Amino acid sequence: MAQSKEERILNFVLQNAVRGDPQSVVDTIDKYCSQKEWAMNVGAEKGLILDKILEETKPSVLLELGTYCGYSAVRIARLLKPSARLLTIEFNPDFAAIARQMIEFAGVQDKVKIVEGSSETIIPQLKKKHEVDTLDFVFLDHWKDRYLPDTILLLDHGLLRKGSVILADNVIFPGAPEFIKYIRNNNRFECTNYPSYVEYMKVKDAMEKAVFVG
Ligand SMILES: O=C(NCCCCc1cc2cnccc2s1)c1cc(-c2ccc(F)cc2)cc(O)c1O
Ligand SMILES: [Mg+2]
Repeated sequence: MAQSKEERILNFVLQNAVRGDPQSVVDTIDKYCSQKEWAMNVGAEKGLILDKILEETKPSVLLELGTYCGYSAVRIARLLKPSARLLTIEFNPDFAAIARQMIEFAGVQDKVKIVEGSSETIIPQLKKKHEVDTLDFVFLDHWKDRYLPDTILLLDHGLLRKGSVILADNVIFPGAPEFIKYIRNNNRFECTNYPSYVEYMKVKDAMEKAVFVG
């Protein structure tokens, strides 16, 4: 059976990165996706913005929507303190299988739990089924038209607390206009925009940080 792009990315990492070294996994994915095949990882430029916000926030309980090959899960986990935990939700079972192998190769499997399914289904289960109280950090990188409804789901299920940080990828391209309109006009969130570029491309993009003020 012909290999998928995601399988080719994983195999390139398995053959070229250093097992147990998350930075080498991140750099190797960026090398492959900038030189061989484009893929929708958050990438190195926006990744540095993500790194900086993580280092400022020092979160213990994190949620990522949109695992894909596990690039951002590895990137995030490499900066977390030993007791911190990242829950990452992926809709596509084939991508989830690739991400699981990527995360294990990087050696961050003790900090990362992949949950397969749709955010709409899983967010309401986080407290009871995944032992979450509230979230310190949420990375939105899934269907762009789900950023707003899922933010509202997080609020409705009491998953945000004063100071919870939501960081959204792609608010320029592909774009999340309804989310941006809502979050910037909601006085319960303090928003900051971080201009950047679409991963591996010279197309403008941005990330948006929204801090819940409670
Ligand atoms: O679509 C993007 N990401 C979403 C994949 C959604 C799958 C999931 C749905 C779902 C539902 N529930 C739970 C988990 C999940 S995962 C995406 C696309 C581009 C892009 C595309 C074309 C282009 F020319 C330039 C950039 C760049 C990006 O950085 C992206 O993130
Ligand atoms: Mg993205």
